[in-house]
Amino acid sequence: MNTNTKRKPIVIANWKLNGGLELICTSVASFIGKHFEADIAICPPYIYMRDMLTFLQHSEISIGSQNVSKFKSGAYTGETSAQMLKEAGCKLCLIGHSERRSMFKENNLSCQIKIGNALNHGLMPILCVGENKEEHDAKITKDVIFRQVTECLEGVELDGRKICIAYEPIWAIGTGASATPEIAQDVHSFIRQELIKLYGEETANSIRLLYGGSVTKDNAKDLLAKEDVDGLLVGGASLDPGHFLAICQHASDSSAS
Ligand SMILES: O=C[C@H](O)COP(=O)(O)O
Repeated sequence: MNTNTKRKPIVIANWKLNGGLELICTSVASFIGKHFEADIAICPPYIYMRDMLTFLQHSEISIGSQNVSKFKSGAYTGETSAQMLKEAGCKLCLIGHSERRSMFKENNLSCQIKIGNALNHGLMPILCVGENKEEHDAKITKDVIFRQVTECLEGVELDGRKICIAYEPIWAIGTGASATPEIAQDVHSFIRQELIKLYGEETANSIRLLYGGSVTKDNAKDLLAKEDVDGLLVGGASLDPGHFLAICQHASDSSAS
């Protein structure tokens, strides 16, 4: 149970390069008319955003993007800017997901620029951090997280604007081997302490920390019960609307309890 502050739980679905009209229809049908004591967002592929925004306009579900350009405008083929996402109706954007870091050469500096772009256009950045299996086994998780958090946030002024950080151990993504709630809490608590150094207690305590990596309806409740686990970033399990709905319900219940 999250007892220390009034951080509202947040659950974000990251569809990655998955989905289609059938998933859109079943997801929309599952969520229309539902109320949660938690913020819920879906990050579909760009091509589906507008349709989903239209279908979900009378729901409580927000739409987010899986990425945002570090460029503002110009000759950057294939890019989508923060301003465009905002104009389209997006509320938030994932930044620095490990798949983008490993496959698309993103780094802490590009994340830092993207965070600035997102904040300046009224999008809530969800900064993703996490160590790989070798780093986990070598027990240097906190060194890795420290570097990612401090470099990505260097010079980033929040000025009351919202940001979230998602801890996603790479070894837990898509493997079925979720971090234990204890591991998640330990890393989240470390991130919180670093945020206190960067932004002071009041701001740091208002920043929501999400866990991601093989989240399911069966482990969501125990993860959310930890003090510094304020939300979940869900990949595979979000592709089953009934399953994702159950995870959202756990988050809602964790707020009420
Ligand atoms: O963004 C989501 C994460 O990569 C987690 O994916 P997963 O739930 O399939 O492990």
